[in-house]
Amino acid sequence: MPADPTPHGSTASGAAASGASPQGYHPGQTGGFRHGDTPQRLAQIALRDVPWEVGVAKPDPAIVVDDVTRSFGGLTAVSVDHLEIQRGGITGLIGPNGAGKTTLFNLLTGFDQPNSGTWSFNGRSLGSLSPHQVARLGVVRTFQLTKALSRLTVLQNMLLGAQGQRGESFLRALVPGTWKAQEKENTERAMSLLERFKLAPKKDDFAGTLSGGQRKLLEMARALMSDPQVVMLDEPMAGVNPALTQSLLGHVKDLREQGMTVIFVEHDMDVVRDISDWVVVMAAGRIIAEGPPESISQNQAVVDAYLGAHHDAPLTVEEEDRVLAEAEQAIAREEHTDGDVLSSDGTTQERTER
Ligand SMILES: Nc1ncnc2c1ncn2[C@@H]1O[C@H](COP(=O)(O)OP(=O)(O)OP(=O)(O)O)[C@@H](O)[C@H]1O
Repeated sequence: MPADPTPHGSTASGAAASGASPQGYHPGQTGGFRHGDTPQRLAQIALRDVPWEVGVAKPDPAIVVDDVTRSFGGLTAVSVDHLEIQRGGITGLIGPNGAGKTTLFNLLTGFDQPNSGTWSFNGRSLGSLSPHQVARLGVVRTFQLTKALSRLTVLQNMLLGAQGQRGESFLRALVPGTWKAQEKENTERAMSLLERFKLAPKKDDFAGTLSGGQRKLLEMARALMSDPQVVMLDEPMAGVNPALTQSLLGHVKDLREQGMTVIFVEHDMDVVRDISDWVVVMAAGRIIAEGPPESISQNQAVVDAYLGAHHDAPLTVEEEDRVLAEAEQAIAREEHTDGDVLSSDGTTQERTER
């Protein structure tokens, strides 16, 4: 934890906390922001004076999690005591492999059910709801283009998104007749989103033929079909070439500018620093740190969690020196040994070393 948990010391966040409502922002209002009336970067201002503490209260939380646990056999994948996600902000969820990030996403969006705990959106409990019901309330997550979805066209994928996250088991929704009534409206919405994400020319291509970056764009566009208020993105930049990264980052920021609350899982810390208003760090199922991006890299618990989990983490200078010295000794020993083996007169290692 930082020495001064409220580094800016101003009263800026008090505007949100005390109910000041710039340009249509109404704390506590069900539904939160709507298109076009969101002041830019309001979430950053609102979060400015929030202490960098695990489980800290936010000025206007869209999502609140309490005592949620999920175990698989003897393994506790998620154990979150308290977490609040600020409305209208971009929250980055980071942590080493196996920390429980995806499991938490699955729980919050109804794709999995916990062993215990409660969680709510706009004060309404989401417990026991299906992904479809959660999506209808306004909380969606991206899910990857699986094999089955790869065999659908880009437009068909979008229309599936309109079904409210029913996923592959609802492929039958594509059977003519079942969604005909809404077909026109959905197709128009899909095409407008495809235009925005520059995928319109690909509408009739099989999704499986898209590049990694285009798939990510499609995943994001598909999630928006149900007009969500909270969008949860699972590694939105993974496998994306640098040329498309900026475009994807722009789209994520756009979601915030349109008033959505964004939670995303990401391993690339440059991306996390660039777009997050707030970062939540998980390790071994628990939340071990929270704060703005600049607070995270200095946090000892975070450093320990990453060093413990990533054996390929960069070495310190001392470690580098030690490894180098060991390597030099090993090379030297090998050279002497080679000399022994190659010597034709049966000289010993001892003699070679002299
Ligand atoms: N369906 C499951 N059955 C058994 N164990 C599971 C299941 N889902 C997740 N786990 C385990 O729960 C732990 C948390 O996994 P999870 O995928 O949520 O982590 P993560 O932080 O998303 O990791 P990564 O960054 O590698 O995706 C891991 O140890 C994982 O093996």
